[in-house]
Amino acid sequence: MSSELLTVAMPKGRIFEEAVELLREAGYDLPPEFDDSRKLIIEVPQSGMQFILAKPMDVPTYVEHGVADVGVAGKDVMIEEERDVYEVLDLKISSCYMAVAALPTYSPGRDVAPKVASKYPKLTSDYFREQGEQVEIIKLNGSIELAPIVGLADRIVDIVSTGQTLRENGLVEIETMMPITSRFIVNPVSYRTKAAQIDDMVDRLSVVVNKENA
Ligand SMILES: Nc1ncnc2c1ncn2[C@@H]1O[C@H](COP(=O)(O)OP(=O)(O)OP(=O)(O)O)[C@@H](O)[C@H]1O
Ligand SMILES: O=P(O)(O)OC[C@H]1O[C@H](OP(=O)(O)OP(=O)(O)O)[C@H](O)[C@@H]1O
Repeated sequence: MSSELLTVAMPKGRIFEEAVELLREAGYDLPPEFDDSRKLIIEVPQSGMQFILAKPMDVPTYVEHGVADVGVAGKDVMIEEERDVYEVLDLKISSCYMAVAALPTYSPGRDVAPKVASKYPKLTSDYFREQGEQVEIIKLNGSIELAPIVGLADRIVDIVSTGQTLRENGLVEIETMMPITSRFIVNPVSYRTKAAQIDDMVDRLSVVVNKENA
């Protein structure tokens, strides 16, 4: 990666569009490739930046290793990945929450070794340890709501936004765990070596975030 350009790791998928909109509102002139392209690296030399487009769960890894100076990652990913990066700003986009859900017939304490399915094994394990409950965690990579229906697990830990996925699959939320939004994250070394560029970016994004959430 070129060291003169500020490298920004962006999550592909549902956060991407909102993050691009936020950056444009903050005055970054992002080219049309951001709207319709399969490119994984997009340079924006007039802003002194280049963007790398990664899987959402991988963004903190790129930033921790310094191949990206800054990035955008969901709080869910930050908790799960526990990477050595600074979380400097809540961008307040892609808002959702983490919850425990189950079939309406679920009753607590029925099972000696209750199974919980999730895409977030660490977050799930920490949560149940704090609750003093021993559970077996079954790691899945998606379609988590399927697990209780087919009998793979009694409960799930997953993201809820509109609640449509739970509703349409006949599940009910049994505990709300934590709110989730996307965060602006920074590599600790880059924060020193590219302080001016990063501070400027944080300031510009803060103005937009504060205006939109006033
Ligand atoms: N239903 C939702 N509403 C709002 N934000 C969400 C929702 N689901 C996930 N998110 C946020 O978006 C991020 C994940 O985005 P996305 O669903 O596009 O990717 P993914 O499921 O991790 O990747 P993939 O589906 O390609 O494996 C999460 O880290 C979370 O912060
Ligand atoms: O409350 P809702 O608005 O229905 O959103 C919640 C759903 O969105 C996410 O799934 P995603 O679409 O990312 O699918 P996946 O879990 O299979 O990756 C999440 O894992 C839930 O399943």
